[in-house]
Amino acid sequence: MIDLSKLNSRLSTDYKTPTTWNFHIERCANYRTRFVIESVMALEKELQKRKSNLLILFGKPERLLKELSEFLKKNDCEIHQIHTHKEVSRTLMKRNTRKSHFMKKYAYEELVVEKELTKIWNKTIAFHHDTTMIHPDDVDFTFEQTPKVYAHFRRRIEKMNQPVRPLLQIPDELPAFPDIIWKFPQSEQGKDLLEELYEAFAFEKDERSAFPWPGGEDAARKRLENYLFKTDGAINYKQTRNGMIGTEYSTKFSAYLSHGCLSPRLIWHELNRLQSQKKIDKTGGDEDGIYWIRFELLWRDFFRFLVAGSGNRVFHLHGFRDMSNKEAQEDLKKKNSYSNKVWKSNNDQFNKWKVGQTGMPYIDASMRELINTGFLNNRGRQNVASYIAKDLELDWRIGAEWFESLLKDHDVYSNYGNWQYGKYKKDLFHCLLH
Ligand SMILES: Cc1cc2nc3c(=O)[nH]c(=O)nc-3n(C[C@H](O)[C@H](O)[C@H](O)COP(=O)(O)OP(=O)(O)OC[C@H]3O[C@@H](n4cnc5c(N)ncnc54)[C@H](O)[C@@H]3O)c2cc1C
Repeated sequence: MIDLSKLNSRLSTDYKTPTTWNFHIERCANYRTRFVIESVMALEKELQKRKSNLLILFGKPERLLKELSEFLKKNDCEIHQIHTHKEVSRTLMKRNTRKSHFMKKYAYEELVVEKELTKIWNKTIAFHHDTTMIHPDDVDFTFEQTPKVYAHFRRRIEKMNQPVRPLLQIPDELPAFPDIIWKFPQSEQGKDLLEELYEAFAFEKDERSAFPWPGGEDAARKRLENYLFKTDGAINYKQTRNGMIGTEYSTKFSAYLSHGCLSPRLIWHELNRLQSQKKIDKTGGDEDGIYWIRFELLWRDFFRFLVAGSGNRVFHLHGFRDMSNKEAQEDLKKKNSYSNKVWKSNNDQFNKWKVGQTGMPYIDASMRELINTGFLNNRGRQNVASYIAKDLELDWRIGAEWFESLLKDHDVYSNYGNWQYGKYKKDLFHCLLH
């Protein structure tokens, strides 16, 4: 969700800065915006290399797609097939009509776009589950049956013979764009506006950033190659992953994964290649960095499956827990239960936390890293989240929304999931964590 109101052109007046749902924080600050734009620009180059192209349009997708479809039809241009990503939380939203107000509030954009796409291109459109390492059709449980405890989920996956599908071949050449597409009224200005927006979000780079690379598939593949094959990064991952300073203590795949520049399935298969190249036996022990990278990547899948099975509860104050069930109702009556917790609201404390002025040196250093670079290591994220939710007792969602705004690698599932997942027990909602 990029902020188009920052465009200098006439278009900008049509848009307001998108903000987060509960606390109205700018939804996508400069670091992620630039990273996404870099990724789009890189995608255009990739497609052109394969003799195809990328049409860049600005505006509301549901309106533009309709107009584009009508334009193509008028010009006798037939669309044979449309392939697009499947948003995982949609199943539950659609079925659960009683919770329609949440549907409207929390996953509105995705839902509208998917609905509109289906309406326009009913027979030609195919939705794909393309963001997880494990394909949801390959497991023996539904989204709703996803184990609520990570270890249980992981064991189910580890029992599978071939948990990850083979990679699809990328064609060297793709069908060329029909010329008529450039006559669509807004096609011409798309690239210029993208560049204008890129400049509007310029920022001064901090040389100390743990994530200094640009967005895009090319940069993502370089990072993958470097970390796995040109250094011993992957081999030593378990020993280094909780490091806090520098580029090499962990993979730094997250932002590339979040924005579709890198496929988790490709990582899986490249890890296999590394394993056989180095003749490493799988031990699962501390020295087996390859196992632990997969272990962490599975957390990412876990949150996607969990959210898909519990719908928009990921955004609720009480989290994944279904507050309509009897047990949860009983818990609500208990004095010290998390369900009953009164979360505080204190702007002054939040404002100090977010800019790194709490007076706690470790928390402040982490928050300053986040605000100055758009990245923070995993240990730092756990600690600042724990501090605001457990020590300051502020509504955890204000912290999650601040992360949503700043993180280059923001991903709804991993962000909101991590904020509320700890020792997830059926009788206890633990906001962050261990
Ligand atoms: C409060 C909080 C919020 C977070 N928000 C996000 C977020 O918005 N986007 C995001 O990608 N990660 C998030 N994480 C998870 C984790 O901190 C980052 O994925 C990690 O720090 C990114 O660095 P890396 O790629 O070097 O990770 P590595 O340690 O190298 O891990 C490899 C990959 O595994 C996945 N992974 C690792 N740890 C986790 C985890 N705990 N949960 C889910 N996936 C994981 C990521 O895709 C990561 O790229 C959050 C963690 C916490 C505690």
